[in-house]
Amino acid sequence: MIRFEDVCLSFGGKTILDNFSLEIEAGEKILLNAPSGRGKSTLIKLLLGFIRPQRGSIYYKGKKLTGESIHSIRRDIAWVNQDITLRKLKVDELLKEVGDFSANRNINFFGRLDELLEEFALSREILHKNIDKLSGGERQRLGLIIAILMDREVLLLDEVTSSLDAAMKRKVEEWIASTHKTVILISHDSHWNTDNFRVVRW
Ligand SMILES: Nc1ncnc2c1ncn2[C@@H]1O[C@H](COP(=O)(O)OP(=O)(O)OP(=O)(O)O)[C@@H](O)[C@H]1O
Repeated sequence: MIRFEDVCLSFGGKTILDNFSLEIEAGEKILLNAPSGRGKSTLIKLLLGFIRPQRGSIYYKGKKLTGESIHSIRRDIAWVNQDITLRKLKVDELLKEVGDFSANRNINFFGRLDELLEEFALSREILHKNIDKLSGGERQRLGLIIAILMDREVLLLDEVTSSLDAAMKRKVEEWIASTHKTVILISHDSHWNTDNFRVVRW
């Protein structure tokens, strides 16, 4: 479904990815495991087309990622990164904004909101809070909930559990293990049960 083929990338003369290849099947759960600075987040940005490889190619469902194809590819992907927006919006305003994206208008974006708030132990009161007033763990859970509501085929989760307690980390892992979606996870947490993931190291 996703294929990195001999990808080379360097920043300012420093090689970050050197002939990096990886093939990911639909529905796979991938845990990217490399020391800090090795290019894990960069890999995700390449897949989203935010940066381009100097050499090599990236394919999504057999289609080469180009300036033209990237827009349709992005519509299949939900991305949760380390710094979910710090804009001074209330949570319900943010949800409305995301629900209004054209790519989200044909799904019942709010249909599962209550169920997911309950599953990830957030009270409905959070909807009236400003995003910048949320705790780190609340923000991570909110980011994950938004990604789930978007109902895309691929989830890119970059450090979404670092501020969560052990029970909630398990809950997130259970959700990932049970979904049919393709998930690429970056995490420095050590709690992951590697039976649930294909660990990619470099
Ligand atoms: N746009 C950029 N311009 C220059 N250097 C960059 C750019 N993006 C990333 N880098 C550098 O590339 C390297 C890889 O960064 P990246 O964020 O992908 O690492 P990572 O493996 O995700 O690290 P961490 O685990 O610490 O989050 C780092 O040295 C970073 O400073």
